Amino acid sequence: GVLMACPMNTYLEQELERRFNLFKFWTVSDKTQFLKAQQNNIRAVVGNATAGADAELIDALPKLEIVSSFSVGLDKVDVAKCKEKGVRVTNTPDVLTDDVADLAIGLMLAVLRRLCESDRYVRSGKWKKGDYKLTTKFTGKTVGIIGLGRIGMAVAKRAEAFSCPINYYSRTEKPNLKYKYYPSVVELASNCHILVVACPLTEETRHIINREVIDALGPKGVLINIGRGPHVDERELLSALVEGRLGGAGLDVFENEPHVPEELFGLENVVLMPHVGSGTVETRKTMADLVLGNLEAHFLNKPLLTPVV
Ligand SMILES: O=C(O)C(=O)[C@@H](O)[C@H](O)[C@H](O)CO
Repeated sequence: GVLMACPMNTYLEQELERRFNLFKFWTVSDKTQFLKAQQNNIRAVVGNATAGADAELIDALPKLEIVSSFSVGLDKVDVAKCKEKGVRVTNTPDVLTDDVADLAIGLMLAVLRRLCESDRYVRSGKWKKGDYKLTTKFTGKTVGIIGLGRIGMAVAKRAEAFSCPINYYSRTEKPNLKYKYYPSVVELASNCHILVVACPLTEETRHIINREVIDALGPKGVLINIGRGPHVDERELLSALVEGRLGGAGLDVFENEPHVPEELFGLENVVLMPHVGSGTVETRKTMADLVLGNLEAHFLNKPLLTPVV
């Protein structure tokens, strides 16, 4: 049997139902009783960025063989526990890189050129009463990227097309890279106009965007988060935006999704997205096929398509 942790994609759900004995965890009222009853039947878990397989679930499933995540980010999967118990783990890298990087650029343009606000201005009919205020040029602005992995590199490549100098921070300096490396996030923030969070969420990167980093970015600076909500200390972000200590923010992820601090709703220099970085029809289908392909390969004892463990 396959346990699906939460609703995530209709096509994936239908295909899992067609191919496997599917259990939909969100439909189960007494989860403890369910896990006890089905502990010998569930060999796979399908999760995503919202719900995955934590240590408690893994321990409750003695027959678990594989966790196949409908996501590139694995912060909802206890990967170390899986390793320990010989449980395989797969994710969906590469197929969503373009979409997430596209959205990052879209958020930069939307914040600096006030796209959403201008659209609202025209729809409100106010244009008839007078021209709209000037906005901020994007081309040529210095972009600082935290995490120069697949998505970070894709953002850099796109921003270069806008003549943006690229600076970055990552755990180690990347050899023979033309981008300027900064050994700390604070130094990176004080040397860029736009700071992009594009690294995995770990204990090390939780609240990597704190008050010190936000103040280093400054009243003209813009924060773009296409990583995970807990990368940013949301309270600090909010007070900085309200007090004008930060110039703007483009956010696709939040600390307690789908709950977003209402104070953000009144801020015109903020653009808010409902965690849609990979949210295109094309990419979600490809992600689903990767999840299915990994499960099929596993149960046929063939090499996994995108193994992490
Ligand atoms: O891949 C990730 O890490 C994501 O955050 C997204 O692609 C989600 O998985 C997506 O929201 C699917 O539910």
